[in-house]
Amino acid sequence: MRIALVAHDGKKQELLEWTQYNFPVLKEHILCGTGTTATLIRNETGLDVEILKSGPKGGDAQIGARIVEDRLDALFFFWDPEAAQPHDPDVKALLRLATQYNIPVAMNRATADILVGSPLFYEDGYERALYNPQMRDPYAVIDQAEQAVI
Ligand SMILES: O=C(CO)COP(=O)(O)O
Repeated sequence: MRIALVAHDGKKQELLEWTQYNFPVLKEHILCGTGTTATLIRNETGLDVEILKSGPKGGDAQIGARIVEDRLDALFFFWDPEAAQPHDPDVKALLRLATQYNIPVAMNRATADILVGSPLFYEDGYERALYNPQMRDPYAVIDQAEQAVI
């Protein structure tokens, strides 16, 4: 799976500890993350995490673009409900796109645990259906080429 790891400052330690605990699982996947989060996880765990821009500098937007381009399969985003973010519109946009494109999203540790505890997490063939009421089968799995002609 292609996975993005993101945490706001007040949640970075929690996400770091979660990645340390889940190192054996995560090392089997393709990882990226927003700048500060990805750097922290790389340095502290040794996981090969691609470092994107920092969140306030467009990192959330980069991850959103990966979702739209079908280049991401799961998002672990520990956002901080107790801290205002200068780039809140980007955060909202990322969460919106993740929902729109039916991306599994863990926004806290319990959800992250349940996500990696699911057998589906380890199935290469799992296909995310995109709900589209305009199609005869509204739950058909649509690939990028088909989406373009709708
Ligand atoms: O702000 C973020 C997500 O909205 C995270 O960005 P950093 O990982 O660069 O701190």
